[in-house]
Amino acid sequence: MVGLVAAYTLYGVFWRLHLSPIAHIPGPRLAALTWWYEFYYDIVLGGQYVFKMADLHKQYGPIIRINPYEVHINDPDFFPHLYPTSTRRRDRWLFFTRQFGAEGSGVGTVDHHLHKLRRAPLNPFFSLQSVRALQPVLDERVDALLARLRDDGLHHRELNILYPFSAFTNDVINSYAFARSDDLLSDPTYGRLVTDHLLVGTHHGKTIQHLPLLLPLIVALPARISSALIPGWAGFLAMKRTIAAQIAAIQRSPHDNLDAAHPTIFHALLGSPLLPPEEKTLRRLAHEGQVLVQAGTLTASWTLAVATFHLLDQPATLARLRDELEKAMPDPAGVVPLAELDQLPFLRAVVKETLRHSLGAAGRSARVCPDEALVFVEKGAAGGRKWVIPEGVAVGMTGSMTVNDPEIFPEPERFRPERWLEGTEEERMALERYWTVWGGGARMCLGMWLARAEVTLALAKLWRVWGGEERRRGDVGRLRLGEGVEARDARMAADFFIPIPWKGTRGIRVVLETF
Ligand code: HEM
Repeated sequence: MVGLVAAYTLYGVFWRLHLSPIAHIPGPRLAALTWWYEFYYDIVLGGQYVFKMADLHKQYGPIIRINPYEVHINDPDFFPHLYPTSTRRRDRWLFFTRQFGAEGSGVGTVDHHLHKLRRAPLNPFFSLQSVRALQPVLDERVDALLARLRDDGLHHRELNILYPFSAFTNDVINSYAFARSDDLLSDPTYGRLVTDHLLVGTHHGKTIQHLPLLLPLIVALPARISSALIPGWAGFLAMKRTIAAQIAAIQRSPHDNLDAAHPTIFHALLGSPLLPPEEKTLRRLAHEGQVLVQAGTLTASWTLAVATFHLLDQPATLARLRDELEKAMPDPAGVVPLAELDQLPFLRAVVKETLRHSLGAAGRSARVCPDEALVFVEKGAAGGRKWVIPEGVAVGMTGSMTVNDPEIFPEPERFRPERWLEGTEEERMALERYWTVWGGGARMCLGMWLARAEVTLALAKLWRVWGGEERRRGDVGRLRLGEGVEARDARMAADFFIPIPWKGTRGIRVVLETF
């Protein structure tokens, strides 16, 4: 028996190092041999493999093998080949999707065709046109946010600004998905626990990814025990239950008699002729709901917090933005259509530069091409070396590496919205092409237009009436960074699917002072 196990193990070692279809791809032998290499960086050190991979690329070149079964490419020009906009088949990889613990959701779906089926009825809700039509809902929530900030400013309160922004984005996505929200903007803590519970969920993603038996085990335990074992788990479970209950309530309501000011996602999914009955089960839709709430809350709020940091840290940049807003919004209380705000050059540049810094997904996103081999041609001194990646192999790229590439974005660590306005038209278009923060192809961010609208509208309305160091006529108050807040509080230091700042951070704290 022992002999058999030893022989099997030896064969496994030999297979991974010499017979595997990606045995020819460079990289550390240990990573090719065992999952524990990645496990060490991502689980033991906490979301650090993405940084280690950047180092490995410096050592081994633009194509590397990062674990026994996966290849990673760091060449921005390969992006459209891996994530084509055409109908070419690209599956996700089970190892990647496991982290969501939501295999019924679009993002958790491996198969290309099933994903297409699941995403099709969602697409119309997130188109540019639909999002612009949603402006009254967004305007109402931004106004509620500003009213709350004004109240808090009366007491010169210091706030971790992520929470007010998360309350805003959570209210919006809930209202869009379920035609109701918890009105976190009215909660004294801005629904702090809701954001914290969502963060707990994403922090467990990597562990679930590496230890797939863990999640079913935890779910099988009585909630009392699992909640005692895992900090924050009780809240995360409660959030999942609430989402499922909301969908169940919609299931019970007649689809043709909606008492909603705008059509909602789950009413439409349940009524969709595109989806067969097995796609409308409560379990599947609850997974979709969980992902929408998580993605819809934590991403855009982090982006808004990062923008706040940089604008307060760079008064000249803030002044230039406020000059533009003052002209475009002569009446601060008036409604300016999103289509107009989107055309303001400096505001656009601030939004793009912020997203380049804030990102939405921190790590790699693998694709499997089951019916075609990928060919990657290496540039540079080695000149034209061709690498063939056989069909069925997982291959990933990482958006954060592209938007931090100094050849494309010089001094990438600097917050410089001006970079989006400089140079020739061709150079500006190149920057756009490499602005890979939304992913690409059929799995590109579903919420891109919603997130852009939320960020654009909130920044415009906030900075039209709140100042930093400089006070203008009509300002309602001033913001300043809290004691000790520094650049690393607004910078990704770990990949837990979403970017997470350094461990010791106390958040992007801001002191509000209402006049
Ligand atoms: C700052 C804002 C955001 C950024 C930068 C961002 C970024 C991304 C990226 C890079 C992906 C692709 C991941 C991959 O290829 O594996 C993605 C997927 C996704 N995002 Fe976003 N996101 C943002 C906001 C939102 C919002 C507000 C929603 C709300 C609905 C959302 C919903 C989704 C969904 C559902 C997917 C999965 C799409 C699919 O697989 O079909 N995102 N996002």
